[in-house]
Amino acid sequence: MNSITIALSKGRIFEETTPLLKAAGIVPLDDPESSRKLILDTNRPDVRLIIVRASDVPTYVQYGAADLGIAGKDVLYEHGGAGLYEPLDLQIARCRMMVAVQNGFDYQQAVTKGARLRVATKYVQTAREHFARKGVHVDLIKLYGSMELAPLVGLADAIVDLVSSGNTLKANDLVAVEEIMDISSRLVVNQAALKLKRAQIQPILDTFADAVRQQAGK
Ligand SMILES: Nc1ncnc2c1ncn2[C@@H]1O[C@H](COP(=O)(O)OP(=O)(O)OP(=O)(O)O)[C@@H](O)[C@H]1O
Ligand SMILES: O=P(O)(O)OC[C@H]1O[C@H](OP(=O)(O)OP(=O)(O)O)[C@H](O)[C@@H]1O
Repeated sequence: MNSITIALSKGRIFEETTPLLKAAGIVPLDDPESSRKLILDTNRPDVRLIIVRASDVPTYVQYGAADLGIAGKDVLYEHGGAGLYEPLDLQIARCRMMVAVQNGFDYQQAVTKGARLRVATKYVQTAREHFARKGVHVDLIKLYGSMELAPLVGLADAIVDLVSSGNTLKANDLVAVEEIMDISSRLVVNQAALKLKRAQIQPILDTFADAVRQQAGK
């Protein structure tokens, strides 16, 4: 039998995916939070999990190193989606992609007066398209984390980042001024794998879809 490889990231995606995997009869034999292993066997001899950085999930699936993966829409948008089939919104790890500025910064004036706005973000592609749509000229500064710091130390006028409870913005004297998009995690499938291993992949897709529907109905 062909083996199926599923790419996941540690942390919230793994936690929120565990019940979906369980519904599909897949239980990892190790916990990625405590194990240093990057390939986790499961109770099913034909299914294994690989643990990668959240932003690397689409790349593993695109090149067929994993058949399936779970990634945030934020990450998929930056990746571009080449080679990926995206059949299912899992409705997990929900948050919003927002523009935020330091409390007191007049964002509306800054974007209307036509000056260039300095924007720090990990999500360069998303930010570029958002401000292009608005016709606002921006200088984008690529960061890899802790975006909230950038306006506080004069690195940027605004940030583009994920917001869920709003606690991180609040703790750093920032306010959200614009929503760019709603974010949730998606199941992605390698397009060739779906054709070649459909008999094994389709039942997993179907059980995930059922589990999502059940969760939504609760
Ligand atoms: N505060 C949040 N609330 C809900 N979902 C979130 C939140 N922050 C991020 N997410 C979603 O969860 C995904 C994984 O986030 P996580 O923090 O585990 O990885 P990361 O640190 O963003 O990625 P990397 O390790 O590649 O830098 C994100 O891509 C996003 O879709
Ligand atoms: O609105 P809140 O509920 O405060 O969530 C927002 C925070 O969550 C994400 O960071 P995360 O917790 O993933 O930290 P990391 O990206 O630095 O790992 C995001 O980059 C924000 O900093």
